[in-house]
Amino acid sequence: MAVFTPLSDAQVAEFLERFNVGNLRSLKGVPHGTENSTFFVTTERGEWVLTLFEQGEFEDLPFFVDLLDYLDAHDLPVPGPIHDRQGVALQRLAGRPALLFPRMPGAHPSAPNLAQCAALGDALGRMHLVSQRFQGSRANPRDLDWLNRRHLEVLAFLDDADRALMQAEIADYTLAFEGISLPRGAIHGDLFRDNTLYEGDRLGGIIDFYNGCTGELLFDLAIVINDWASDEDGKLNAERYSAILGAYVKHRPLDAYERRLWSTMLRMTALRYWLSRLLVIHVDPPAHDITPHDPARFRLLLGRRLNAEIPPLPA
Ligand SMILES: Nc1ncnc2c1ncn2[C@@H]1O[C@H](COP(=O)(O)OP(=O)(O)OP(=O)(O)O)[C@@H](O)[C@H]1O
Ligand SMILES: N[C@@H](CCO)C(=O)O
Repeated sequence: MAVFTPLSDAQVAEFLERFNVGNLRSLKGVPHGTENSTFFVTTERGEWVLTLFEQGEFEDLPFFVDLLDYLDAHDLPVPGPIHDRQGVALQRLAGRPALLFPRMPGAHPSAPNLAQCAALGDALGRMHLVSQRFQGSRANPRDLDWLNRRHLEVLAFLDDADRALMQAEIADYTLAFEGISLPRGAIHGDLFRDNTLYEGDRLGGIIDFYNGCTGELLFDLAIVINDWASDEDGKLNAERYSAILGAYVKHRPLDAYERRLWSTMLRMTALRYWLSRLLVIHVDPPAHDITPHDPARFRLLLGRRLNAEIPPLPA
C-alpha cells in the first residue's frame, strides 16, 4: 500500500489548477511503492503521476528536479517534472512536498529479454554520457564511506562467516579504490527492473530517481548488472550481461581503471544492497508496515561474484 496520505478529488482538482495540464477526470492511489504516496491522475489532456514525499531528505528534492529536468531536456526516457504556470515544479499539497509528472507508459519487466536489456544499456550509456556535464551535486549516500561506517551496525546480527566476509570485503574495496579516480557524473543509484517501464521491447521510462546522486558511473552500471543480469541462482547470465554492456559501451567506452575495478565494483554494489537491506531489518525499520526486501539475495550475489569468473567486458 503506497498511499500514506489520502487525497480527495477536490484537493487534487484544485491542485491541478496551478498547472496547464487540464481538469481532473479521475484519481487513483497506486498500491505499489514503499516510500512515497503516489497517485495516477487523469485529465482531458493526459495521464499524470502525483507524488507526495513522505520521508527522506526533503532538502534533496531540488537536486532531483534539476536532474530530471536535465535528463528530460537531453531526450532520456525519464518523467520530467511538470512546472506550474510560474515555472515552479516543487509544490506543497496536504502538508507534504509534492511533484507532478507525466505518466510513463509500460510495465516493469520481471524477466527482461535481450532486446529489453539492450534498450536499458543504450539508455544508461546515453544518460552517463550527458550526466557527466550535469552541474548539480549530491554526494552518493551509499558509497564506500557509508559502507565503512554503517556495516559496523549489522555485524552483531551476522554469523561468524558472514561477519568475516563483510569485514574482509570492505577492507578489500578500501584498498582497491584508494587513490583511484573513476569517471563521475549524475547516476540513478537504484536502477532495478522495477524502476523501469517497458512497452514490449521499448523502454518507456526510467523512474524513481530518489537515490540519484553524483558519483562513479561504474557504480550505477554494476547495480544494473547485478539486478538485470543475474539468474535465480545468482549467477551472471552471459547473454543479458553482454546485451546490456554491449549497448552501453557504444555510448560510453569504459576506461582502463573502470575495467580493472569492474569485478570489485560488482561485489561492492552487491554488498551495498546486502547491507542496506540488513539495516532496514535490524537497525532502521521503516515507519510504514511494508515487507522488507530480502538481504539474502545480495549475500548470494556477492558469493557468486567472488567465486565465479566475471565474463569479459565488451571492447
Ligand atoms: N512517472 C511514472 N509513470 C508511470 N508510473 C509511475 C511513475 N512514477 C511512479 N510510477 C508508478 O508508481 C509506483 C511507485 O512509485 P515510486 O517508485 O516513485 O514510489 P516509491 O514509494 O519510491 O516506491 P519504491 O518502493 O519502488 O521505491 C512505481 O512502481 C510505478 O508503478
Ligand atoms: N532497490 C532497493 C530498494 C529501494 O531502494 C532494494 O532492492 O533494496
